[in-house]
Amino acid sequence: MSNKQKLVLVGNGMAGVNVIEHLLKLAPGKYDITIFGSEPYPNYNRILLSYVLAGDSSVEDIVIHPWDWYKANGITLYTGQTVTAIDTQARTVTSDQGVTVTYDKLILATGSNPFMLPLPGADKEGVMAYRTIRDCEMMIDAARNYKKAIVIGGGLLGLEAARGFLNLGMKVDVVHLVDTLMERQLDRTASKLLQEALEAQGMNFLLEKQSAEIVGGQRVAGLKFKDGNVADADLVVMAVGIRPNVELAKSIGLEVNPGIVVNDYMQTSMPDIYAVGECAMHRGVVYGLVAPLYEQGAVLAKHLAEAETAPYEGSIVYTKLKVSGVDVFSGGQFLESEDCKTIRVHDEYSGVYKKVVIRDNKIIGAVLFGDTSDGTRLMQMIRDGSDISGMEKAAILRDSAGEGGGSAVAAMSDDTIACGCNGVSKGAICSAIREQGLTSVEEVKDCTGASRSCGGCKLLVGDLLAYTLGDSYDRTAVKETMCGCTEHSRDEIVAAIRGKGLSHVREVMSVLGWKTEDGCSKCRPALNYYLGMIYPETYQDDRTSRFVNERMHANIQKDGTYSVIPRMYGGVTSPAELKRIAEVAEKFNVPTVKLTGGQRIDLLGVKKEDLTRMWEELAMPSGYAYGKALRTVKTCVGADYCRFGTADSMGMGIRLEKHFERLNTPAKIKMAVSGCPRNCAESVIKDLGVVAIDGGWELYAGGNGGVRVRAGDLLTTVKTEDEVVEYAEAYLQYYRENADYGERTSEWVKRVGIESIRKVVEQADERKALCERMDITLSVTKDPWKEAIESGKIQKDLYEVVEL
Ligand SMILES: Cc1cc2nc3c(=O)[nH]c(=O)nc-3n(C[C@H](O)[C@H](O)[C@H](O)COP(=O)(O)OP(=O)(O)OC[C@H]3O[C@@H](n4cnc5c(N)ncnc54)[C@H](O)[C@@H]3O)c2cc1C
Ligand SMILES: NC(=O)c1ccc[n+]([C@@H]2O[C@H](COP(=O)([O-])OP(=O)(O)OC[C@H]3O[C@@H](n4cnc5c(N)ncnc54)[C@H](O)[C@@H]3O)[C@@H](O)[C@H]2O)c1
Ligand code: SF4
Ligand code: FES
Repeated sequence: MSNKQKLVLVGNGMAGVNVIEHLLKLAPGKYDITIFGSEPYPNYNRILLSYVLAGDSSVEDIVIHPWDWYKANGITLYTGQTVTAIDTQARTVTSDQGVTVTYDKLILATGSNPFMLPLPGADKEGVMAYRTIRDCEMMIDAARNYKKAIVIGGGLLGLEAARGFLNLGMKVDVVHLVDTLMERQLDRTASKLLQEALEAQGMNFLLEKQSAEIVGGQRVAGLKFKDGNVADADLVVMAVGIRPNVELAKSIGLEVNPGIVVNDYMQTSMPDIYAVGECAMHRGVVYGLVAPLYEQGAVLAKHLAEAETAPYEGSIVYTKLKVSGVDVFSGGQFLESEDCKTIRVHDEYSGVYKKVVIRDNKIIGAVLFGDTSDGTRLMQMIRDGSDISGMEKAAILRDSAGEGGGSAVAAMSDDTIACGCNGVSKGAICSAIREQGLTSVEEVKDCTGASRSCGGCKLLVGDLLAYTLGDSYDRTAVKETMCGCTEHSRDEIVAAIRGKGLSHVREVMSVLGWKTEDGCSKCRPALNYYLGMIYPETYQDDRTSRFVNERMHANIQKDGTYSVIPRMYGGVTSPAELKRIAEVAEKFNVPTVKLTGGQRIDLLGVKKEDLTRMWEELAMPSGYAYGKALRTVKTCVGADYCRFGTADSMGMGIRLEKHFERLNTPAKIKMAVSGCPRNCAESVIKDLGVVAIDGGWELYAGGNGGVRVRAGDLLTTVKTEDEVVEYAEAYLQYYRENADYGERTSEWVKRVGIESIRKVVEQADERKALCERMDITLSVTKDPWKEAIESGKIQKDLYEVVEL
């Protein structure tokens, strides 16, 4: 007979089996291990159910430990068996199928039960929770026969379920109690941005709705609300939170409140009985995410192995929503209170919102929307309690348009946690890559566990591979798709549009087998741009695929009003124009008139219904201050007035702005022209900067003056003003044809290298061909303000206020 101690684990889920995995490494052979699991599967990754539902993974793909793993490690496994009794005197557990096993140590890892609203009719067919493989399979099955689902609960789980239903071709309403989604993770601004992005993907939200009754016959037919309205549904999924599964613990008198109360070593109120995972309550907190559960597991495994261990002292958690095309991050204490300060950045053009909450010079929480690349670093700062006094705002929140992954990972300290779910640090990943000769994300996952759970850190692991291996890492081996709606990369899509002659957004989606019916906020605007770029003369712009500012041709402001910036070529105006602007500002009670950094006049606080009349009275063209297009050409006074000027910078700037106005580009374009190398117009931090030198002009490409400053690279030197226009055309057209939608020139030039761009634009034939294509594009542009003034339909559809 074996003299090993007997360890019994109740619950074959993520937290419990993680303890066993650690234990097998720390003290192989110390215990005879028996595991009971109610579900009829080996240990699987519950997190990835969202990807199974969305059609991105199969059930086989999400198994963490297959059947052979138990066998190979001498573990006795009882699946499909629920432990229903524990005899603490005899030290035995007994399952619902009559299997009794003795234990020396017992771990309860029974997880949670989904909370089911006790509504009349909740027992009807088609009303369910979303927690297990079985639930997931039932949902996939239902989608084959039914068309309309309702998800109750606009939290993480509900939104991931709703995304899954859209992928399965169902219509979906998300019913939510309050008026902001994910209110436990997001502030109001982020929540509203999320709602907008998900609506663009096709989700319908019924907010501030209290469910009252499930209606129908044997099967659900709809959901009735307390206000009396009914929404139709063939399927209702409740995703309104979870409750620790503590029935078994209660039955033996363990302290429960509401989870099984544990100390810093996961010991319960009874000797030799431990609890870990979602069923446990530590220092008053019950966690519902894997990262803290794994931290608990690591401590418990060491304790059981009798290895030295620090106590588990609680976790600071963060979450990411796993819905493709929407990047959302929330960590720590994300809501501000009176004793806190906040830094906020809200770039409406690129749909990026970032907020950092600070108390006593320490970051205590963050919310990121649209660009979550700062998440890992901010979480580390929260965990470390880093003192940020004296730090520039730009060093705390980095610009998404700034340096790519390389420098960001270089700046991370070795102990920064790169994979939050599995607690794997940058240092551990880099050492494993070097020491074990790892060359792919998959190998890093197998060796270190990083990226094994939610997969949110895969890109970062890729960056760490590139950083450690340098040029020998083949990033292209991992194909980057345009977004989760498609298997195809940007280049494949553009090639297919050209090759197959696809001519509108829906056709691209249908021919290329889009996974979603309506696409998402990432792919729709991108497809609209690519189609317009490829077929400038024939493509009908799909207004619905544009972001709100571009649809409205004005910038929407924080308070829902708009800002109006008329074009002022080269930043040059006249007394008559100034008078007209002043009169219009007075007439429409414009509360704020402001000079912009691009040498323009901004009329702020304009009401939607006044926009078209204001444009008409201004009688100036749209300044495109809202679009992915040429914004401004800034100029210095130049040779006409300046003692140092060697060329007519104002004239050159006006000519460039008139030439390229209304040009659609992958991202906004700013230009500047300086009359001598003193560079008063700040030309080198523009997308295209022109600087007069003795006998000619220098052209700089890829500059950026945003949060992450980048000096442009010298593209070429030319002699005449005509050549400036010619080279600018070639460079911009090459950028239009080759950059990803949304990619600023600063990122693109850095990615492809100035030499490769220079090689193309300096080659006469190529330059000529690019200029010809650019000229065709420029010949068909229209002023959107003028169009709106002349079209009653546009005015009615876009600018009329409908009284409800
Ligand atoms: C769809 C979905 C997506 C998620 N996405 C994320 C995410 O992106 N990031 C994240 O951090 N977290 C996510 N979570 C939460 C995460 O999956 C859980 O926090 C984690 O699985 C909890 O692990 P656990 O072991 O405590 O519980 P579980 O994984 O639920 O395991 C408990 C197991 O014990 C079994 N059991 C219970 N009682 C008994 C008994 N008496 N006898 C035998 N067996 C029993 C249960 O059947 C279950 O299999 C997600 C959850 C879901 C449902
Ligand atoms: N990406 C992720 O990290 C991820 C994904 C899925 C699930 N999870 C985890 O799984 C668990 C379950 O997720 P969840 O979203 O169900 O829990 P949750 O508690 O985070 O969210 C439930 C949501 O339902 C809403 N709600 C409550 N009662 C309602 C009602 N009567 N009508 C409408 N709305 C109602 C709440 O306002 C809340 O926003 C959580 O622990 C969650 O963290 C995490
Ligand atoms: S850049 Fe040269 S020309 Fe232009 S204002 Fe400055 S000093 Fe004068
Ligand atoms: S952060 Fe979730 S797997 Fe790495």
